[in-house]
Amino acid sequence: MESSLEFSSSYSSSSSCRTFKVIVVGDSGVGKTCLTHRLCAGRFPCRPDATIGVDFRERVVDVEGERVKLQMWDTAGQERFRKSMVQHYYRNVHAVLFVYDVTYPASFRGLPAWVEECRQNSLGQDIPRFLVGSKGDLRKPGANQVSREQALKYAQAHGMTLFETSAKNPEVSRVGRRDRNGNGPPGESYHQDTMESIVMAVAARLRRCRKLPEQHHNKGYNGSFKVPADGRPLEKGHWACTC
Ligand SMILES: Nc1nc2c(ncn2[C@@H]2O[C@H](COP(=O)(O)OP(=O)(O)OP(=O)(O)O)[C@@H](O)[C@H]2O)c(=O)[nH]1
Repeated sequence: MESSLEFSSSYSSSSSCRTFKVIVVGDSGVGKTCLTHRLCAGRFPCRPDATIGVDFRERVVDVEGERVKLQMWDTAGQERFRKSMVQHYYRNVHAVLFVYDVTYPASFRGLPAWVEECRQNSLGQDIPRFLVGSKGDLRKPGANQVSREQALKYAQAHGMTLFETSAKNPEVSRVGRRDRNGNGPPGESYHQDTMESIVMAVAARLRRCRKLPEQHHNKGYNGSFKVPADGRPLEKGHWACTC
C-alpha cells in the first residue's frame, strides 16, 4: 500500500497553516483513493488497493496570501473495512466530499446512505459539502450514466457544490470566459484542471470560516462548544469551518 501521508511538493513545511480535515466518502470503487491522490499529489496511482479503514493525504494551498492545509481522509467504501474506524474519522470534520461514479448510477443512488451516515455522526447541514462525480473520462454518449442535471438537482437539494471530474484525466476543454486568473478574452477556448478547481473551492470555502469544529459537533448536545480546559487562547490551527 502507498504511503499514508503525502505532501504537495512545494509546500512540505507548513508550520503556520490552518489545517482543515476533509473526509471523502462514497461507495467502494467510485475512485476516492485516486481522487485524493490526484488532489494531493497531482498524479493517478497505477494500482490503488481497496482502502482498509482510513488513509489520509495532505495538500497545502495558498488562498489569497494565506496558507491553508487540507487534510483529506480517504475512507473505505467497503463496509467490512469501515466498522472499527467510523467514529474516528467523523470526529472534528470541517468539510465532506461525497463521491459517486458518473458511469455507475448505483453509486449515485448510494449517496443518501452516506448523507445519513454523516447525519448520524453529528455532521450538521452547516458543514460545507461537495459532490464529486468521478471517472468523467469514461463517459460515453447514450450510455446509462448519471447526468449532470440529475447530479445538479441532488447537489442543490442538499446544499452541496457539484464538480464533475476525472482523476485519470482531470483536464477538460472549455469555451468561454476564463476566470480572473486566466486572463482570456470571452469566447476563447482553454483547458481547465478540474482537480485544481476542487482544491481551490474547498480551500477558499474553509478559509472563510471562523468557527470551531466542535461547534458543529456539540450542536444539540448542550448548545455550546469546547474550548481548551486550561483557558489557553484558541490557536489559529484549530480554527475551522462554516459560517
Ligand atoms: N478511468 C478511470 N478510472 C478510475 C478513475 N478513478 C479511479 N479509477 C479506477 O477505479 C478503481 C477504483 O478506484 P479507487 O480509487 O480504489 O476507489 P475507492 O473509492 O477508493 O475504493 P474503496 O477503497 O474500495 O472504497 C481503480 O481501478 C481505479 O484505477 C478515473 O478517474 N478514471
